Amino acid sequence: MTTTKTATTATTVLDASGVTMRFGGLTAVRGVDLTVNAGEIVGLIGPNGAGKTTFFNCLTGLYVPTEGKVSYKGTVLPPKPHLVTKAGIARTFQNIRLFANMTVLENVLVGRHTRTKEGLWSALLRLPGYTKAENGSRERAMELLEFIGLQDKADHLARNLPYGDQRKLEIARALASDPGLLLLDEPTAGMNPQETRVTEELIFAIRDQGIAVLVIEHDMRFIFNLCDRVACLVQGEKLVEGTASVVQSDERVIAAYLGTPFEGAPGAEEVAEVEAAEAEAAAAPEAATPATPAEDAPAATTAPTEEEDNR
Ligand SMILES: Nc1ncnc2c1ncn2[C@@H]1O[C@H](COP(=O)(O)OP(=O)(O)OP(=O)(O)O)[C@@H](O)[C@H]1O
Repeated sequence: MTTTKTATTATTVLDASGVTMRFGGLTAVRGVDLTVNAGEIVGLIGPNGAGKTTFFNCLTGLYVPTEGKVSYKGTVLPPKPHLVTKAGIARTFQNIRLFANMTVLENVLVGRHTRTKEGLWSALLRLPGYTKAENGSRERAMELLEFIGLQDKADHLARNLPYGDQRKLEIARALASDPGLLLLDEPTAGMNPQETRVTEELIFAIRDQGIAVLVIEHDMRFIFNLCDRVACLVQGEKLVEGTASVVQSDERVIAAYLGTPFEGAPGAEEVAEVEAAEAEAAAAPEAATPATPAEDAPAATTAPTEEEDNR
């Protein structure tokens, strides 16, 4: 596997513009624009609850965005997951979603159902038509297992695989739909450093096969090493986007991760209002009850200044 980064081209694979997703009164994603070009690995980072997975769900048709549009290779996507997969976008989920009692090979074959005439149920129930179609897909599935290094475990039940292999199998299943864009939601969650390194190599190899990648991850070392471009979401809004060095040195990104408010941060106005109200409430009883001066402190002779009042 090669780990060199290729130059990005101007061919846009994914174009999300003005994507907003509201759940009742909560705006989980607000006006997010993001593109992924052919040959690119793009990272999506942000603190917990920033809206990353919700944004992914808007891209893959699981959610219909309240506003905005999502195009793949110039065509607006229908908000239906199977049609999005058919169009060329595949994804993995934050939590492993394998068919535990099916074999490794069968799991990959299920991933090919959008590329065969037979449907998902036919694949899951192994109906005769699917078995026939399966013969054509088996070769491709074995190729994919070889690609991720699980060819020797093709007949193992998915549930018996070690954790790292289960994660790899999910990626192989996603690749089985022959995508042009792969979305990975926290692919290294729960992995040890060795497994994380293997996943990194695997993603580079996927990119080298001509598949663009958009990846959500909390492991910053992994993301900054892997990605050509990184976008940071904070409270549903895209705060900054750029190369790894631009994003990792951005003080607003650091502050967002540390939970430190900063000027112009999404939601900062609301936070400031709440803090001011809390300060006012805390100051009120003090104003009513005269403070007991420290024994050696001089008695207050002047009214508090405006500055002191505002503290
Ligand atoms: N189906 C839903 N209904 C209501 N609120 C939701 C729904 N899905 C997500 N949210 C809310 O939207 C916000 C963004 O959540 P989301 O899971 O997208 O964040 P995230 O950045 O992926 O977080 P994490 O890194 O913890 O996975 C959160 O406040 C979450 O509670």
